[in-house]
Amino acid sequence: MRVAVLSPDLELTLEERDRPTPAADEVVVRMRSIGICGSDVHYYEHGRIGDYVVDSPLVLGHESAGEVVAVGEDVDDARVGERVTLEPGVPCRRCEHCSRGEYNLCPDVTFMATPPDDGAFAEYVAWPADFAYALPDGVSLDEGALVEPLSVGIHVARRANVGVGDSVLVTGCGPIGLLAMEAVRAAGATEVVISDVVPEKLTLAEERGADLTVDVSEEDLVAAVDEATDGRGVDVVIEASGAPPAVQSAFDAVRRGGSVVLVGLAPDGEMPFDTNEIIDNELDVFGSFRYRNTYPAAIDLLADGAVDVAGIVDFEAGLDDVDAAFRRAQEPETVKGMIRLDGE
Ligand SMILES: NC(=O)C1=CN([C@@H]2O[C@H](COP(=O)(O)OP(=O)(O)OC[C@H]3O[C@@H](n4cnc5c(N)ncnc54)[C@H](O)[C@@H]3O)[C@@H](O)[C@H]2O)C=CC1
Ligand SMILES: CC(=O)[C@H](N)C(=O)O
Repeated sequence: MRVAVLSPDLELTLEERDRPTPAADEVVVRMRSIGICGSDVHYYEHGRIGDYVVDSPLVLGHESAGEVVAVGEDVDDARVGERVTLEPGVPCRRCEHCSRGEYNLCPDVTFMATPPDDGAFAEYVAWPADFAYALPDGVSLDEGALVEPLSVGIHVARRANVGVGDSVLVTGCGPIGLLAMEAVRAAGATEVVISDVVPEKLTLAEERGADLTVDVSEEDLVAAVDEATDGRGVDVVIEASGAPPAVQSAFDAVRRGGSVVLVGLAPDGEMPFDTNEIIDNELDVFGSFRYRNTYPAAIDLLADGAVDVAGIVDFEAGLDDVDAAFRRAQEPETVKGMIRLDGE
């Protein structure tokens, strides 16, 4: 089978590898749709994210969906032919965090496309059957792949306890910001402000229902939020850009007693902000790391038509064109590229 492999010298090429066979508790999935995530692009460009270094060949991709073509001996044969999305982080199932149900914090997680764990840009992937979720008929394989970033958004909305009638500011119109917007709408938020520095992305956010968009390269975000909320501030801010200036504005734009969720990762891990502001205004500040127990909810929301994920995809490419697709994904206007293995 063909697999797209990133080498330590950052060449992304197709290789022939043996097709996987399933372990007893696994399914083998013929991949159909695989999204290109910002973290894939980061590895492609820099060969590392923090302490995770591409020091041996790595298969990228962790937003994936396809069809089950084989099952291990402990898995029901009836699953062959099922359309599935793969949850990319499989925890150890034994540690304190796994026992508490907060399995996204498991220190021994195997996470696709995070060195040294291979990901999904391959024709076939073997994966634990309970981390392969069936997709209902009305949910496409592209949507199935995008359950992953939607899950990040759902976890953010849950962390901040977003509720009916809340006003929310999202900083950053990348896939995470846009899908966090979907998740908070589904949770009942009635007013969503979103910011970015790329006009095309703000236009997309407006088309997708943002009540107010703010180009922070031209406008003062806090002043815009003040004006929109009569000086009160928003109930919740979701920082989804990873840009240090956006973090301070998150604390300035939230109302007294409101919540700030940090999901964007700072390039160097440093985010300066005024801690007195958190104390004086009694803010709740949450970190949000990946997700847990979100796949069933995300699939239900998609099946109900309650969220739109497919609309963030701006181009598709075949596996043969994966390198060109990654180069296109680097352009600032690109939100999401999708690798499709249909008919190949
Ligand atoms: N905590 C977690 O579990 C996860 C965190 N992330 C992180 O979340 C962030 C967002 O991810 P993606 O949407 O994939 O990234 P992205 O790079 O596609 O989107 C970030 C957006 O922020 C915009 N931006 C830049 N400066 C800004 C500013 N000052 N104010 C507002 N927007 C600004 C960019 O133009 C871009 O549209 C990244 O830092 C990523 O590493 C991503 C996935 C999971
Ligand atoms: C940080 C990322 O972008 C990635 N999705 C991950 O969860 O590691």
